[in-house]
Amino acid sequence: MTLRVDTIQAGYGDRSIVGGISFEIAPGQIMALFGHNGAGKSTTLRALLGLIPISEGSIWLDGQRIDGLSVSDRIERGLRLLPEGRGVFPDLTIEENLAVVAAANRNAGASGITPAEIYDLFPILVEKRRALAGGMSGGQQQMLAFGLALLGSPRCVLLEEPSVGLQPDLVEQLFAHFRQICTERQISAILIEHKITSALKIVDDVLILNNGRPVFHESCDVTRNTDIWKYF
Ligand SMILES: Nc1ncnc2c1ncn2[C@@H]1O[C@H](COP(=O)(O)OP(=O)(O)OP(=O)(O)O)[C@@H](O)[C@H]1O
Repeated sequence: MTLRVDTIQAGYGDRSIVGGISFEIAPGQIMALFGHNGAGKSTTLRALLGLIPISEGSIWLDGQRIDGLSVSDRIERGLRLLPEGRGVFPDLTIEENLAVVAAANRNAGASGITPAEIYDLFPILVEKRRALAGGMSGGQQQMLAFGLALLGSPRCVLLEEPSVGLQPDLVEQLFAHFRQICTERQISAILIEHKITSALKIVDDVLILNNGRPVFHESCDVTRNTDIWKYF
């Protein structure tokens, strides 16, 4: 398994927000993390990345326990976050954005997906490579954000509402690109996404949280025949 999460509990200060969360994600598989506002989805991702500590349970990446590691060590081992909003450096050009993150990955000893491959994946970024990222359209910035999250050797990418501000057809196109690269490179992912129908086209499993607790965890095949809306 790429990522194994065993009955974790996490929160802020003394306040526990999520608990009893367990799942496994195999190489190349994508899991959707759904739930109503405040259900604890972002809190779960923060705990996986180490931005907040877990108070119970354990987190394993590629068979190694990582919940005692710093955020930077988890990133070095291949956890990546594509945060809500645009995860780009707005005052740098596209080229500079890719170069800065690629250099940081090289320092961490990573090899793997290069800026040239990101340009192959999103050709519009080549044409605009000398433009400031902050001046590009929302869709183009999101393509760059996907590219930055994929540079180097990601093992598991955590995506927080990547469709925000994008046209529906662009969302499906970006998701299809992402699905393809995950399969080809055996990269795993967790997708928090309010566009449920678009998300269901690319995920393998679905985990739904309610008040910080898992209430549904099934493969996508089962999910398609289940009334998942009752969980929201
Ligand atoms: N930094 C924080 N400090 C204290 N409480 C927080 C913090 N961030 C979130 N919370 C609380 O944790 C709970 C879960 O929030 P979280 O953002 O994880 O939910 P979510 O499912 O991602 O919701 P949304 O879909 O609205 O983003 C909420 O009650 C929220 O108020």
